[in-house]
Amino acid sequence: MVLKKYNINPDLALERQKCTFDIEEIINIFDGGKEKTSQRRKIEDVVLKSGLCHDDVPEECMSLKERYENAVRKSCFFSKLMKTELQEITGIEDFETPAIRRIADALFKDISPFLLHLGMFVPTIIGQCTSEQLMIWLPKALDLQIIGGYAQTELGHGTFIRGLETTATYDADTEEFVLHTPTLTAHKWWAGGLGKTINHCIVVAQLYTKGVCYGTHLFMVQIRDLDTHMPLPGIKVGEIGPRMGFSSADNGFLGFNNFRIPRNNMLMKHAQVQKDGTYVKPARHGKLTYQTMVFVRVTLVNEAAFNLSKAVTIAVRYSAVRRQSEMRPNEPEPQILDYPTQQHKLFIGIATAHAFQLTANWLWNTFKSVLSDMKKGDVGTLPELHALSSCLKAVCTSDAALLIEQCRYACGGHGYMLSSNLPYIYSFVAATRTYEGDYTILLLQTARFLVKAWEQAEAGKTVTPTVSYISRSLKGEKNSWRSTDEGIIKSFQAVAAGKIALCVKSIRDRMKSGLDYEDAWLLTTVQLVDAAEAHCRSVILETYCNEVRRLTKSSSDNVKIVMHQLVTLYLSYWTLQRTGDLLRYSSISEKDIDFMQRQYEELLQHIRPNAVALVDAFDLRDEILHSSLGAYDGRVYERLMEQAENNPMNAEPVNQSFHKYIKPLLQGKL
Ligand SMILES: CC/C=C\C/C=C\C/C=C\C/C=C\C/C=C\CCCC(=O)SCCNC(=O)CCNC(=O)[C@H](O)C(C)(C)COP(=O)(O)OP(=O)(O)OC[C@H]1O[C@@H](n2cnc3c(N)ncnc32)[C@H](O)[C@@H]1OP(=O)(O)O
Ligand SMILES: Cc1cc2nc3c(=O)[nH]c(=O)nc-3n(C[C@H](O)[C@H](O)[C@H](O)COP(=O)(O)OP(=O)(O)OC[C@H]3O[C@@H](n4cnc5c(N)ncnc54)[C@H](O)[C@@H]3O)c2cc1C
Repeated sequence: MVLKKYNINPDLALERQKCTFDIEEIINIFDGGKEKTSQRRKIEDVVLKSGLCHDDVPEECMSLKERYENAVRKSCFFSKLMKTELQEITGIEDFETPAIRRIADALFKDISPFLLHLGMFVPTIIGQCTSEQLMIWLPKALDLQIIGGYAQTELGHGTFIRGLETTATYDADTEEFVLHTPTLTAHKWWAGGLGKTINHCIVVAQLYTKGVCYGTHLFMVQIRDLDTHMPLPGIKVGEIGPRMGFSSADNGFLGFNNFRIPRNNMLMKHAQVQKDGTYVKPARHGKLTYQTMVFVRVTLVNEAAFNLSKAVTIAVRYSAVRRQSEMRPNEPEPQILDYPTQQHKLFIGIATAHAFQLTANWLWNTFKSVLSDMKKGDVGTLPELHALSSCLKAVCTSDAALLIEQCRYACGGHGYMLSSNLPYIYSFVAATRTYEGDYTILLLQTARFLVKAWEQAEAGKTVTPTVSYISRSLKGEKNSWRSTDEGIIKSFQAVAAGKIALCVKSIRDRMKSGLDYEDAWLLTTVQLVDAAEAHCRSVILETYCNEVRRLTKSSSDNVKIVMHQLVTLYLSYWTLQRTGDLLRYSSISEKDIDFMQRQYEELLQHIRPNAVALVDAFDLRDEILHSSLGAYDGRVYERLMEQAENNPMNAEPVNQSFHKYIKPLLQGKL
């Protein structure tokens, strides 16, 4: 759609005059410096000027088939643009560039069918191939001579990877693997792009050689002819059907009938099968084939932050424009943003987007540092990364989904319109809570790490920094509540330590009563999930505070003030959400809670004048927001009417169904 130009809505113009800080300063902080902001804007200019974002009819008014075809068209031209002009600007060839990720949303209101190519296929090649394999597949994948996906999940199993049924049996005579789908439930299911788009695929299958099963391994499989795009003989492939979102991403199913691939198509960086069928197990760590999942979990924290920033931008701008009800008799209707309950719904969204973005950046740096350790042969930091990326992926995607839905509630009936974009943003983020490891499953992985850390600390061993609070707790350090940043973080750590201690105790008590470890663990899993969530909260709170302090060191006083107001709001909000836990595990008193409640309500008032400026500081162009409610000019009603008028349903004054059904019904002739 071409966005019509309107003058700024007067309410929104007034809001912007109230701003107390330099918006550009905050934009630069989140981009990583002035230069990066300027580079991002250049990239956005090129993509927006390319005309690629244009749709003849709104995406939501297209059929599923049309949406898919439109998304493929855009993906192809966008890929070409990335290889030409965008590469010149960025000087980078990669898929990591946050600016590319952001502007991709200007093209796809839903998502690109190529997402998994960049999001998982290329990263798996980079992380799992030998250098010889890398030289064969990486240039082709980066150049889009081959397009790929990641097929792990099956109809019968997603979470439990060890339970996957697809087999890859080595045939030493021909030096090939035979891929086979032995049952209905063994069919690959869900892989993005698999339904219609891709011609190659990373397949996760149980490896058999010399009659022994060595567990799941990764294989590069060509599934379609490069010229005709027909499925190769022995391959059954198709689209799984309509779903809540991801409508343009052609999630697919895949079955193999004794399909043969060369030995070299097993990704052999970590484990190998030699020509004679001898299996060589990974030298350093048994779970290195799970590395792409760790990578995506890390990027999903960024997705949570980015999508929440979009939703809250839409809802705050709308709330500044929307007037409803009256605060006092005969007074003009106020902007709904003036209601403290509305501020309560929205300002936590702004603070959370900051918290998650800074946590995502920190996690990304941690990921890079662990990768560099691993390149030197040291896998010692991997368990902590796995524990961190698991809980942060779980909690950030889950919180973001809840807050995005809250943004929709904050926009009343108009938020329910697809043209608000809130339903799309929600359905995308809701899926992130499930895929790449369901919420509960990932928190249980973190819980394993926490229980182990507890046992190590008990044995007097040093534990990693993110769990050093466990050692303090075991030394008997009592928590004394202080309502400062550090004080609150320490109390949240005391909550996490208290919950981990209770889990350890429950497991031990259950074992004393005769249960084996597995049953004792199973019966404690409700508490274990809770403990892992509490640990994750303390990590987010600490990272957010530390990062704001570090990044605003040389900022103007006004930026420091407003960024810190949001930190305090976040800390107060979570304190009030978790009073039960804090009363149990810290020395917080009722008086302290009253103080925190008052502080929270005062902060809403302090932040109110800067609310619109704070969402402007996410610097999200209208073309990325795709929202009738959230455009920079605030012309909500004009856009809603424009969209209604453009609705294909209104192209004819009388729909044919009137003549076919309604009229005969009215006339008693049906
Ligand atoms: C145009 C666009 C521009 C740019 C795009 C760029 C980015 C895009 C942004 C978006 C993201 C991209 C794509 C998104 C779209 C869709 C993606 C969806 C893809 C998928 O969903 S793929 C399928 C994912 N599936 C899962 O995640 C399954 C979850 N299950 C598991 O991970 C495992 O089964 C398990 C961990 C639950 C259990 O595994 P297990 O049984 O093998 O292991 P154990 O529980 O017995 O544990 C043993 C031991 O191993 C440790 N462990 C487990 N996992 C790991 C790991 N990953 N790393 C390190 N260690 C691990 C575990 O802790 C145990 O250790 P211990 O010491 O013995 O306790
Ligand atoms: C939009 C979308 C895109 C996807 N894209 C891909 C893709 O490209 N490639 C791919 O391979 N996969 C993909 N998936 C699949 C995805 O990774 C899985 O759906 C996900 O990992 C969850 O697994 P599951 O469906 O088996 O859920 P299940 O494991 O069946 O979960 C169902 C419920 O059971 C609970 N549960 C399961 N096991 C346990 C346990 N041990 N303890 C306690 N509770 C348990 C879970 O918490 C959950 O509440 C995609 C999924 C979606 C929704």
